[in-house]
Amino acid sequence: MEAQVEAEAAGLMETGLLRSYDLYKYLLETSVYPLEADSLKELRALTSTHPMSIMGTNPDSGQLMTLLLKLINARRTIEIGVFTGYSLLATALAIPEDGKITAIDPDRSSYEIGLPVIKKAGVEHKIDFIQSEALPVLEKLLEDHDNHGAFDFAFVDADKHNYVNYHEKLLGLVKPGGIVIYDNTLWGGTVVMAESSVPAPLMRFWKPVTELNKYLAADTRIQICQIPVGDGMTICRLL
Ligand SMILES: C[S@@+](CC[C@H](N)C(=O)[O-])C[C@H]1O[C@@H](n2cnc3c(N)ncnc32)[C@H](O)[C@@H]1O
Ligand SMILES: O=c1cc(-c2ccc(O)cc2)oc2c(O)c(O)ccc12
Repeated sequence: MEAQVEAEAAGLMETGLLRSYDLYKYLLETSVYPLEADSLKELRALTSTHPMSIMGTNPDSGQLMTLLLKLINARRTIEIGVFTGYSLLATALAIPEDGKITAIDPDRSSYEIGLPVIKKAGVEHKIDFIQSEALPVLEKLLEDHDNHGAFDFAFVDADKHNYVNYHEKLLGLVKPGGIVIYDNTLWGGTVVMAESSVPAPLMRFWKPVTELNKYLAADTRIQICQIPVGDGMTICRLL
């Protein structure tokens, strides 16, 4: 029974949030895979055998990130939650040669799986990987006044119970007009479920995600749009 619940939960996370898997497949095959950089395809293939491959950013989410990064001409960015580096590589490919990403994750071993692909793509020089929990790094960055409003973009895809804490720090680091994206804000579709119906494997972040959604919607310092791409992404534009 437990295995069945886990399989259902995995299903919720894997098929995207569209009406059918065929529709998601159509979207990927028509508009995403044909345009995805070879290095991103390679990194996705490399990650697919990882026991936690489900954590990797979906290619459609990566494509949206690329579009937004290009739209705002992002140069300095923050990435919280690197894993094997799909969203990191998508960001590195989208920003200019002299752009810089501060990428934070306590797990360096997963980053090292993707690193050869990042090096081969010729974008490693844009990445400052910091092996750490994100909160102390953000606090340290804020101690230097030069970092206030110095970043154009941030992507948050890590421990969901800290998203509100990250939000408060990122509001000091990202400039007005800059963008912060929170991933997994629909958390496998469970945000509409009663607590008692949430599959056990998704229970861990159900409360923090539903609370984050209310927090962001009530925050007058940002303009938001929550979209059903990937596992749900909330795009925040700083006012
Ligand atoms: C969903 S994965 C990130 C996926 C990644 N964005 C990608 O495109 O593949 C979540 C990552 O958050 C990291 N993480 C967990 N707690 C963290 C924390 N306190 N600060 C920063 N990263 C954290 C995990 O080690 C894991 O690599
Ligand atoms: O299944 C997961 C798990 C996570 C996760 C677990 C523990 C952490 O400290 C951070 C993240 O994140 C996920 C994720 O971002 C995703 O898109 C799908 C699945 C999972």
